[in-house]
Amino acid sequence: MIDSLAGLHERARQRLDPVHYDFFAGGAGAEVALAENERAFGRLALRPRVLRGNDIRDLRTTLPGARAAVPIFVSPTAFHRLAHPDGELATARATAAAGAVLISSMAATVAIGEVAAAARAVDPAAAVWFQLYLQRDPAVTEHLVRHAEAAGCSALVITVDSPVFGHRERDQHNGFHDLPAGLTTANMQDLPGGPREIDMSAAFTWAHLARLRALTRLPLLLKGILHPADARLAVEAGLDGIIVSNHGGRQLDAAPAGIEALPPIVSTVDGEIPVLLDGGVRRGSDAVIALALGATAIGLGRPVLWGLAAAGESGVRQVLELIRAELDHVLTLCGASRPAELTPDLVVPRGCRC
Ligand SMILES: Cc1cc2nc3c(=O)[nH]c(=O)nc-3n(C[C@H](O)[C@H](O)[C@H](O)COP(=O)(O)O)c2cc1C
Ligand SMILES: CC(C)CC(=O)C(=O)O
Repeated sequence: MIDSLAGLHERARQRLDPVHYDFFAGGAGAEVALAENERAFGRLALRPRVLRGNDIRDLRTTLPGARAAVPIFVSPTAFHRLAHPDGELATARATAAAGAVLISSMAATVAIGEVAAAARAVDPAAAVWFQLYLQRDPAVTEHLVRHAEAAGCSALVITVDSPVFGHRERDQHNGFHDLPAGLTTANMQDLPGGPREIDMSAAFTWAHLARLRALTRLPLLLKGILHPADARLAVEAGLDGIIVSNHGGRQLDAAPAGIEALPPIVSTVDGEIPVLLDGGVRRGSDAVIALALGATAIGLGRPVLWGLAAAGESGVRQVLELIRAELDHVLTLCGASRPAELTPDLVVPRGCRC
């Protein structure tokens, strides 16, 4: 029996320590950006086409370093062992089984080598990407890159929306600063000079990214792009993709919803590199709206954490299957047989005369 996403979320809320629930659920400041990610989808409608002969459908999607069965990726989120003892291993197995792309966070509680091996044990072709924040000490950044390469990751995702950490008022109120005893940020343990803290910095520029580009042959994607001018700079810097995201409303609370930022970015990038999107995707219709507005794939952050906390690997499988099945259903209702057939004319503002 597959639960609804709302059912899994409720079960997760009941199972989690309330402080940890708040860490997963919360956003920055007044949580406007967090709420807007979901609300913005509600302001859009799908205007379907009919009689398109789309009884056979194909959701396969090509991404940098990945041939995915579905246009879905698991967004990088920290600390999966706070949600379930199997942590990132469960997430990796479920994501590989779904044929989706896993972006494993540098703030994972299982090291990237073990995460990637767990995914490959389910499907030898499973795509695992490694997410990192550039570290002030370039030796640490380089080590993280080498660990990801050695693990067999097929792309790197550099998160660029966090020159400083967002103000998470729930965490401040709850006094949540550190992982409980027994859990570590596993990728940060085996580093030059010993274990390190994740170190965010506002000092980075496009020049640092060029240095990273020279350091590895892996495809590089930037995560946390909201301005079309930055999307253009990413294309010019030779990036292999961008992820439009406001970090699930956890960084700049005044940021637009990802789905609102997407159209001008898609038009600036003009098909030169894939544009991915995350933030507030909770239903197949949200995914179809994003794909129609030009996203190549959509990411799920909290829904995966709710599945994991509710029922471990099986819960994550349920979340990914729910979204896949709904995506296929809505695609059919819109008259499309492939994500690439979804076009922007299918999306209209709610309340308009269309
Ligand atoms: C608990 C939590 C931890 C996160 N950790 C990271 C992280 O380590 N790196 C990162 O780039 N983004 C991180 N994010 C942001 C997600 O990758 C993603 O952008 C966001 O969750 C998408 O929105 P959604 O939760 O509405 O699906 C985190 C989000 C949450 C909720
Ligand atoms: C603990 C952080 C590195 C991850 C996080 O909470 C975030 O990026 O939102």
